[in-house]
Amino acid sequence: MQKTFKNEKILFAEPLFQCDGLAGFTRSELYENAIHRTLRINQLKKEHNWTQEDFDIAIRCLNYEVGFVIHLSMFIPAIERLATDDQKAKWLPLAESYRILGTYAQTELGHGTNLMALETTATFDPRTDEFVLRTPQLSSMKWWPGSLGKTATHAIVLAQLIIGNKNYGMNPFMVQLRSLEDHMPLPGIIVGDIGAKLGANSNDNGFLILNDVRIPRENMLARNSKVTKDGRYIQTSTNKANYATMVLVRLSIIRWAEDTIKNGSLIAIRYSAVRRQSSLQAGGPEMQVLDYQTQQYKIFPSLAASYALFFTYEAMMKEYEIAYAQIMRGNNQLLGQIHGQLSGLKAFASDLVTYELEMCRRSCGGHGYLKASVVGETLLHTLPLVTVEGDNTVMYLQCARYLLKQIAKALAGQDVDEPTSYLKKDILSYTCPVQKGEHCTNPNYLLKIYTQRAHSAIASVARQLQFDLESGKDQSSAFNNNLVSLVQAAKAHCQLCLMKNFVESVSALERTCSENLASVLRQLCLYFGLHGIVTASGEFLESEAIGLQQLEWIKAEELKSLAAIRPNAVALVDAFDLHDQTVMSALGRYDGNAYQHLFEAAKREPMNQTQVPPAYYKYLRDLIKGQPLAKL
Ligand SMILES: CCCCCCCCCCCCCCCCC/C=C/C(=O)SCCNC(=O)CCNC(=O)[C@H](O)C(C)(C)COP(=O)(O)OP(=O)(O)OC[C@H]1O[C@@H](n2cnc3c(N)ncnc32)[C@H](O)[C@@H]1OP(=O)(O)O
Ligand SMILES: Cc1cc2nc3c(=O)[nH]c(=O)nc-3n(C[C@H](O)[C@H](O)[C@H](O)COP(=O)(O)OP(=O)(O)OC[C@H]3O[C@@H](n4cnc5c(N)ncnc54)[C@H](O)[C@@H]3O)c2cc1C
Repeated sequence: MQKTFKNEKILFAEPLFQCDGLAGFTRSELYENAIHRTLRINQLKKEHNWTQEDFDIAIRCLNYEVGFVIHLSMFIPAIERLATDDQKAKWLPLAESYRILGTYAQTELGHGTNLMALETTATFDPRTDEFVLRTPQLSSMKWWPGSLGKTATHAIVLAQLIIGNKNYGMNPFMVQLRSLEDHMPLPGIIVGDIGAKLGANSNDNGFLILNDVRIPRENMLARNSKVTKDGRYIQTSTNKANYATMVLVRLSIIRWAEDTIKNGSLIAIRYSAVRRQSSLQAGGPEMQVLDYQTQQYKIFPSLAASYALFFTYEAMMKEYEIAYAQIMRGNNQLLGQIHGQLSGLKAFASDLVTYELEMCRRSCGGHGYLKASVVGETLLHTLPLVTVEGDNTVMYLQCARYLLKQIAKALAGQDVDEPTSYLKKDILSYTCPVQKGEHCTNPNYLLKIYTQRAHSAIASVARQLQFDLESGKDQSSAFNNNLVSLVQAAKAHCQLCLMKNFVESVSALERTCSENLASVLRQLCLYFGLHGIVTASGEFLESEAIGLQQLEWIKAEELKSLAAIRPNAVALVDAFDLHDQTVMSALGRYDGNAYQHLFEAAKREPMNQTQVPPAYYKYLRDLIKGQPLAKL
């Protein structure tokens, strides 16, 4: 799955990267440890001539529990995408050498989704050839940007550009926040950490108030638009190009989701293989809980999702690279496609893994509630993915907006983008491919069912919107009247994308891998397809892609698939080739000694470092001895 990290031994030989000790760290300790880790990985990269990919894999091996994530994943990419060549020449070397530490400051206390309503302003002052940056009111302050709280010396601030009395919309500005001498905030800058979060507490997400902070005109990142000395606004590319960084991070989030669900399914399956509990025959030996059909039903979806997301990330990375290369040459033709695809898939991937991670956690029984199992921690660390880089509902709606445009083109006989080419088909020409039970064992037949369901969902909401408009509703009321169906259509398209990538990737692999491996992957792909239909059976029935007879066959085949996957389940998670230090879980160690590792973790619990707790002397002793308690 993930390229085996040939430098794993080097990385995990150092205590700094051994994860057992993180439990019990304070926020400040987590924060410092994360910074220390990234800088040490940088040193290892130099010492061992690692590539940038090695550096990236090292961070993934540590489950992104490192510092400077926004600096690396947003600040630097934003300079690469939004700055002119001269600005890149100035800022990139400083950022890449950590001489400046950056954040991407877009979200405000009052607005995160609605970028048009961001309140931070950058007003051009022609007298001094500067921009004056201001967060005019409480709700305007930047709120959430990673590393902003205590680390960033610079921020790419997204602000409304004001020239004279005209607003030219959101534009990016490089703003120095802190002195490079003593790290103190510069005049006009009020900055700090927004406080503890449910997870990811090594990250200092921060707030930023800008009180008439002046920056030179050349600090506006001007690849897509600029302001001349005499105050003229010149747009050299679509404003949407200023959104490019978010598109890249949405792609990275699909991989983040893949990484976390691999961890979760590995822990749940390895633990379920060693956990014996109850028996089916009275007096018989206790069973591996992995042999219970219900346990398989709970955790095999996360196994299938791990592979589905791996194949989808690989496919989308190729799609993104083609689009990005064109966009950087000034050709925005694929911008709408890549935005629509990645908005929807980021939402679908993060929704899928947060749901399946909780199922993995529940499948571990009581021990799933221990931090030492790590599944719960992984879930807490993954939860933000349904919000960051665009709240999932909003992202689905962006995807749906793209799909509506595509189906309108299809119905007008115009060309459509490759990912929506199925919309060119006549919706009435579909015939159910599953005419007998065995057809349900063919992923290609299932793919046709997914295609019809997605096409039907998109066509149905497009018709309903048209009907609402023709019956006199205005555009926004018609839209708001159909938001749920629009989200449903986007999800149907995304689930089709995952299934299509899975089927196509397995058929490509079949040409080169052993038949044994091919049959295991085919089985998993089939299961992924069957399970997806069963869990959304209402929508598939509604689309008439299947009837009740087909659903009955599919449900039966899904349960058969569980038994077929069982013999290979442990091997399929071992194939992730994840180091114990990456998985970190006492329940998911390669050696299977879950109870021993749980007990070792308990012994490391700080409370166990003394036999008698301090509370004994304060409260318990007198209580136990029947002494009257002093006034508390
Ligand atoms: C190599 C070394 C690396 C080292 C490893 C480092 C660590 C490992 C990597 C980890 C990777 C993951 C990191 C994750 C960290 C995340 C931290 C969080 C960051 C953030 O959250 S940043 C802030 C994110 N905020 C948002 O996403 C805001 C969401 N809102 C919007 O995007 C917009 O408001 C909107 C899309 C909802 C609405 O846009 P708008 O107001 O403009 O109105 P429209 O809907 O009408 O859109 C107008 C047209 O613009 C197009 N559009 C919109 N967005 C985009 C886009 N992003 N790209 C392209 N085009 C876009 C619409 O389609 C419309 O076009 P049309 O043609 O007019 O239809
Ligand atoms: C851990 C973390 C790290 C972050 N890091 C950064 C960062 O580095 N830089 C940065 O700039 N930001 C960052 N953010 C902020 C993040 O980008 C925003 O939280 C996100 O874009 C969602 O916006 P919001 O918080 O305003 O939610 P809102 O948009 O207020 O969402 C609230 C509810 O309203 C709904 N809603 C909103 N608009 C619509 C609509 N048009 N149609 C239907 N429903 C709607 C949403 O679906 C949601 O249910 C971070 C957030 C988190 C949690």
